[in-house]
Amino acid sequence: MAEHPKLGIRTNRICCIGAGYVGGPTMATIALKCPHLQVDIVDMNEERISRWNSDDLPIYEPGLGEVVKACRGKNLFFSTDVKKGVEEADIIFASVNTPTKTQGVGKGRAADLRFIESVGRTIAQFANRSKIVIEKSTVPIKTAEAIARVLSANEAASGSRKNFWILSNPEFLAEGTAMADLDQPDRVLIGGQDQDAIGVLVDIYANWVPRERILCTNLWSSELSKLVANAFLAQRVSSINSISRLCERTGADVKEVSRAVGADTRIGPKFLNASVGFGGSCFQKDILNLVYICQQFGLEEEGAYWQQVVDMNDHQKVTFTSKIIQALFNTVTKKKIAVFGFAFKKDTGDVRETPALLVCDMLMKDGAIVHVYDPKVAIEDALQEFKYHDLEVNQSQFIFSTSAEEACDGAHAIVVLTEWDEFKKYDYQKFYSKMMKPAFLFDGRNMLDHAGLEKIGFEVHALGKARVATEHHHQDFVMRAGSKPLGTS
Ligand SMILES: NC(=O)c1ccc[n+]([C@@H]2O[C@H](COP(=O)([O-])OP(=O)(O)OC[C@H]3O[C@@H](n4cnc5c(N)ncnc54)[C@H](O)[C@@H]3O)[C@@H](O)[C@H]2O)c1
Ligand SMILES: O=c1ccn([C@@H]2O[C@H](COP(=O)(O)OP(=O)(O)O[C@H]3O[C@H](CO)[C@@H](O)[C@H](O)[C@H]3O)[C@@H](O)[C@H]2O)c(=O)[nH]1
Repeated sequence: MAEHPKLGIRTNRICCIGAGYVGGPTMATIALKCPHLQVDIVDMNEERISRWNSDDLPIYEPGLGEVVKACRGKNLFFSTDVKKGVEEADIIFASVNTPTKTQGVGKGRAADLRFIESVGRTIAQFANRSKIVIEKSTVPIKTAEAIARVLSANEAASGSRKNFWILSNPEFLAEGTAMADLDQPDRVLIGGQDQDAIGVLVDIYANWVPRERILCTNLWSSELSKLVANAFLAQRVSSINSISRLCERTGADVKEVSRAVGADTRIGPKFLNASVGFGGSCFQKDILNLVYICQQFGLEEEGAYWQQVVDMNDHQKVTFTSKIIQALFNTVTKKKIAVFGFAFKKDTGDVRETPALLVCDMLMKDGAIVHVYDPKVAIEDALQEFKYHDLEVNQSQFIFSTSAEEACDGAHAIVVLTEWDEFKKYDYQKFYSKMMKPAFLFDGRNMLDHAGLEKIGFEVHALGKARVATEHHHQDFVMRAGSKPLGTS
């Protein structure tokens, strides 16, 4: 292929460093939409790469398997050979993890940039020609400057005269809908300083994304917009969750409030579902990162504003679990609790920062025996997540069931933590008959037919809705005892 007339690089080979939840689906989509390009995905994790090269892909994402199958071995390759990947491609994406720092300055808030820095150093070490380097990872504002410095300092030291154009191209896909999000993105965001380098990336996306949806900005706007988008989304969840608590006290129904509020076109109906709390690898870490950046610039109040979004989320998880313990007569010791769902949302096997972690931990600390059923999560991954958070698990209290029915057998309560569609289709009458009585159901996703469940006999605790049904039961009881219920004359 001819070289780019101005940049002098070849634009038909792409390498992506990092074969994770973003690198895998994103590059598979580019390979599918751009058959004229060769896409190499490299990762230092051998097990991950060998699974990408098998039928048992390392991540579950609807539609991903088909795309990988269609492209793998043709113009999509997975390898651990990072050196070769960097040498052969002139367009390099960095899609490595950027978790929250767990030690040192900024511990618990700042982004740990060691992987992104290592990508910079790897490129500096192996690059044989000029290259475009693209930040796909979510990074703090000004990270491009750090990468540029690592690259230019190494260039200067080696006496060579290669060019590196740094672009920011944050990813907005959500897990569970990644392939659809990549196929039809609301927007693609590209930040950079060099218009020709920006143009190379624009041309790649323009193979399937309408040009008016490809937004080009300066580097810093692009880096910051990613953090801000996640902060705004998470803020909506925390906002509606805070309102759900008020609904429970007042007789309003949070679902009705969401509908009424979201009908305002300025607000919009999406992302207003009250829940046990948001999870996932991104929201919390990106907001904490935003807070840290604000603080670094002396913007204490601004940082405190965004910190509230995370604090509210933690509060929601704790109050939800406290409600369970309270309802179960203030003790769950030795009680079997059926937990439906452990993933942080439906259609993914990802458990990073899942709210299920805190809920199960609190229940187990109170003595409960938790029986989890999740269609896609393996117990090893769940245990790994506990370990990552320094939470000890007594394995006799944390059991994975092979079906929801098995989890319910002899249980005192069902706790719904993930909104998997199959949870709506179960025969709850059958589950009820196998459970201890009273049989409780706590719907942490407000997704089930609560009236129907009450009819079966469950004591249902929905989010953001007072327990009217209990009052009815109570009134029935009072009436049978010969007194008049409240509100009648
Ligand atoms: N998960 C999401 O839904 C999502 C969405 C948008 C953006 N992001 C952002 O994208 C980035 C990647 O997220 P992810 O969920 O794909 O992470 P991930 O942990 O699933 O994948 C990252 C991969 O990078 C590899 N890696 C790290 N350093 C490397 C190096 N020097 N050389 C080779 N391989 C290396 C790791 O082995 C790992 O497999 C993060 O910054 C994240 O915030 C994630
Ligand atoms: O109304 C809602 C919407 C979401 N959630 C929860 O919020 C979390 C995050 O959900 P979602 O945003 O759908 O999934 P992610 O894969 O975490 O995607 C977010 O984080 C990604 C990583 O940065 C971004 O790319 C995406 O745009 C952004 O939506 C999950 O626990 C959801 O259950 C709610 O509780 N209520």
